[in-house]
Formats: sequence, C-alpha cells, structure tokens
Amino acid sequence: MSGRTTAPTPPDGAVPPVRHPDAPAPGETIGSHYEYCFGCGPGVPHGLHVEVRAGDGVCVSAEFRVKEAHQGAPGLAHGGVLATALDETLGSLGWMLRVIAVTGRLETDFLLPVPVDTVLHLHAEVTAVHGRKIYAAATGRIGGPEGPLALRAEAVFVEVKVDHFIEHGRPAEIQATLANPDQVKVARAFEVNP
Ligand SMILES: CCCCC/C=C\C/C=C\C/C=C\C/C=C\CCCC(=O)SCCNC(=O)CCNC(=O)[C@H](O)C(C)(C)COP(=O)(O)OP(=O)(O)OC[C@H]1O[C@@H](n2cnc3c(N)ncnc32)[C@H](O)[C@@H]1OP(=O)(O)O
Repeated sequence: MSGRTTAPTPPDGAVPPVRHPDAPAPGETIGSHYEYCFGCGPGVPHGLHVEVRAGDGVCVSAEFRVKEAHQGAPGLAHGGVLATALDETLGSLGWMLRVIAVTGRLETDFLLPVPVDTVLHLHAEVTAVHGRKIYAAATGRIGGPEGPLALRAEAVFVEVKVDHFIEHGRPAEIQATLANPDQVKVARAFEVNP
C-alpha cells in the first residue's frame, strides 16, 4: 500500500481548518469568481447562478433555483446539475481558507427528487486539512435551510496556485481573464496568502 488515497475521509494527521483572518465576514456575499463559470457566472444564461455567502465558521451557505434548462427527467433536476451546485458551493470554501483549490473527488448522495423551480439551500463546511488536501462536506435542502434533506456530499479539494489555470486553460480565455482587472484582483487575493 502506498498510503496515497483519494477517499473523502480525512487521514491520520489531518488538522482542523482555520478560518483565514481575511476571509469574507459572516453573512457577506461571495461574488462570482469567474464571469463564465457554469456554477456561478453571470455571463452564462443557462448556468446555475449559485449565490454563496460566508458563514461564521469555515463554512458557506448558498441558494440555487432549479430552472427548466436544468432538467434530467420531466420537471425534475438533472443529478449532474445538482452535483455541480454542490461542487460550486464546496469550491467557494477556498475563500474561507484563502486558498485556491480544485475538486479532486466529489461523492454525492441523492436523497430526494428535486422539482424544477425548487430553491435549494446549500451548506458546505471544511472538516479537515491535510497538506494540500481540503476535506469538506455539504448538504442541499429543499425550500429552506431547515427543509427536507435532498443532497449530501463529501469532497476532497486539492490546493493549487494560479499557475494551474494559466498552464491548463485555453489560451484565449486565459488572455481575456488576465486582461480583466476585476478578475486579476480575484486571483491576487489568493496569491498574497502567506
Ligand atoms: C488566470 C486566471 C485565474 C482565474 C482563477 C482565479 C481564482 C479562482 C478563485 C476562486 C475560486 C473560487 C471558487 C471556486 C468555486 C467552484 C469551482 C468548482 C471547482 C471545480 O469544479 S474544479 C474543476 C474540476 N477539477 C479539476 O479539474 C482537477 C483536475 N485534477 C488536477 O488538476 C490534478 O489532478 C490535481 C491538481 C487535483 C492534483 O495534481 P497535482 O499534481 O497538483 O498533485 P498530486 O497528484 O501530487 O496530489 C497532491 C495531493 O492530493 C491528492 N490528490 C490528488 N488527486 C486527488 C484526487 N483526485 N482526489 C483526492 N485527492 C487527490 C494526492 O493523493 C496528494 O496527497 P498526498 O500529498 O497526501 O499524497
């Protein structure tokens, strides 16, 4: 056994997460990190437009209204779309730690069908950190923060530097992004992380 695993259970030696002193204040809205992000970008007409707020721990909350464009079966949300909403919410936890991280593993339990027009209330929290790996869990509830539990997820995110995107992204989008001062500000916010 190499000891290298992608399981979403924190390994021995994992430590509790620490809320970064410059994390957004509890209740503060975390704006979209990228205009054309399918999960949160305002520039994607059929995107999910997930809106995330900072929590008071190392956690975030979000809402997502399921639209007709998100169907998998008549009148019901597609499971992959729901997993995307969870991924987006979990991904925003990077703001609470002030690190950029990409999804390594995302395990989702679909507990209830989710009809079109439902407002899903999502909650995500970091449970542990081990080196570059960030362990997190999320829930999705129907209609309100205390509504019926429709989704549950566990995930491992892996910390990366801005160079990850510059190296792997299609050059046209990377160049456009680097030419946009607002976008550069987002990236810089993470780079100054001590
Ligand atoms: C210039 C433009 C900049 C614009 C962006 C700027 C800022 C962004 C700002 C804010 C972001 C805010 C919000 C984001 C919200 C939502 C976004 C949704 C998130 C996504 O939707 S994101 C897309 C899907 N995602 C991917 O596109 C990842 C593809 N993949 C890779 O890019 C590599 O695969 C990577 C980097 C994961 C690892 O590669 P690597 O070479 O860096 O690291 P390495 O392999 O050495 O692993 C190091 C340690 O991670 C463990 N590990 C590795 N892989 C794992 C896995 N799969 N699961 C669990 N653990 C794993 C190893 O086991 C080892 O652990 P240990 O050290 O203990 O052995």
